[in-house]
Amino acid sequence: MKACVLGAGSWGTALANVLATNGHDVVIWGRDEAVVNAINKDHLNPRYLPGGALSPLLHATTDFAGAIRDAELVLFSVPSQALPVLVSDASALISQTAVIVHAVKGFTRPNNVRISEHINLVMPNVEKRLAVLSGPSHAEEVVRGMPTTVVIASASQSTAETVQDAFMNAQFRVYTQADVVGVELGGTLKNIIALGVGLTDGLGLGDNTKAALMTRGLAEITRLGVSLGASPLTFSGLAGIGDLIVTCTSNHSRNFRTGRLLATGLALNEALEQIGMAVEGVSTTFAAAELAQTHQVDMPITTALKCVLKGDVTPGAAVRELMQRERSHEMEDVGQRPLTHHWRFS
Ligand SMILES: NC(=O)C1=CN([C@@H]2O[C@H](COP(=O)(O)OP(=O)(O)OC[C@H]3O[C@@H](n4cnc5c(N)ncnc54)[C@H](O)[C@@H]3O)[C@@H](O)[C@H]2O)C=CC1
Ligand SMILES: O=C(CO)COP(=O)(O)O
Repeated sequence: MKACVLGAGSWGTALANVLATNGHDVVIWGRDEAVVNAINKDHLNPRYLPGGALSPLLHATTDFAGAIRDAELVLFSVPSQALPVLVSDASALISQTAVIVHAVKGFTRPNNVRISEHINLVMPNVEKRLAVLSGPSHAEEVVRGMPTTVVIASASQSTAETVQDAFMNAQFRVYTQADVVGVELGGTLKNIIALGVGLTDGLGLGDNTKAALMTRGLAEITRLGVSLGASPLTFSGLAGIGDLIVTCTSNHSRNFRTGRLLATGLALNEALEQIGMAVEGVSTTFAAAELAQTHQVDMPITTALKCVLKGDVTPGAAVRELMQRERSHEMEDVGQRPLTHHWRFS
């Protein structure tokens, strides 16, 4: 298969490398000539994936149109803020029969639209050729061939299976799913919680606090997801709890590390500069807080984090406030499903 990967950062490079390892004819497009040259000459991407050896078959270019021409599979893998311009520029160049995949974990701003929703708006009639790739997968481990599982969601089973076949190998196991909304939102919203867990870690709070944030975080991102049309079950899968675990517990996570830096007293812009890569959780926190307000969904952790990111409250004060909220029943509102008699107090 002739494949084109748009975005030569950590995730684009790792995914392009999976495709090249599987024997596909892959070109990765990047805007940075130094990165492109390093991939072609040294089979490395030291700026984004230091030490990760790449397939010598992986070819990189700065020629945007040339990369997309004749590609049977086009993968978007840039930060969400960069996505809209890229989709507009690529839309007229992508073949009418190409499968389109995106691996972006964020919303477009300021309108808070899911990425596949945005692609469908710009490129009408692509829904059946469009798939989302998500799941617990740090690029640093994928490029080293560490066993990893991801999920591909599409409105079309045949598209999902085509993408599954393209990426699947002995180290990279790919599941299919039909819940595009849930898979997209699971991967996007977990970044909020990872920022929060990083903050509490940086404050020196313990494992109990982490578990509390992850569990109650999952409850509130499920609530928002369900209100936006996702299946609650998806949040128990790879794109939900799976990605939440890997992002909240790993030093690879840029979101987790940003939270930790904020806890040391660094300003947000200083923390982001130090990370030097995509930290989607920041804009996602603001997007989710706005969506929660529009859809009347209770998201206390997201709201607290938004206040911390704006500098309105300290991380310590936010934790204290969360702990002293009005008492509630644990299961009352998970996924907005009515409680059955088994779960209700009699
Ligand atoms: N790194 C990872 O392990 C994973 C990342 N993701 C998601 O993948 C998406 C991309 O993130 P990463 O590759 O990790 O980010 P990154 O920070 O490692 O790389 C970003 C890449 O996008 C390029 N870029 C930025 N702005 C651009 C623009 N305006 N036009 C063209 N190119 C531009 C940069 O030059 C760089 O090549 C994000 O939504 C992230 O959440 C998803 C799963 C795993
Ligand atoms: O989504 C990821 C892992 O699945 C990567 O998370 P970070 O963007 O926080 O590094």
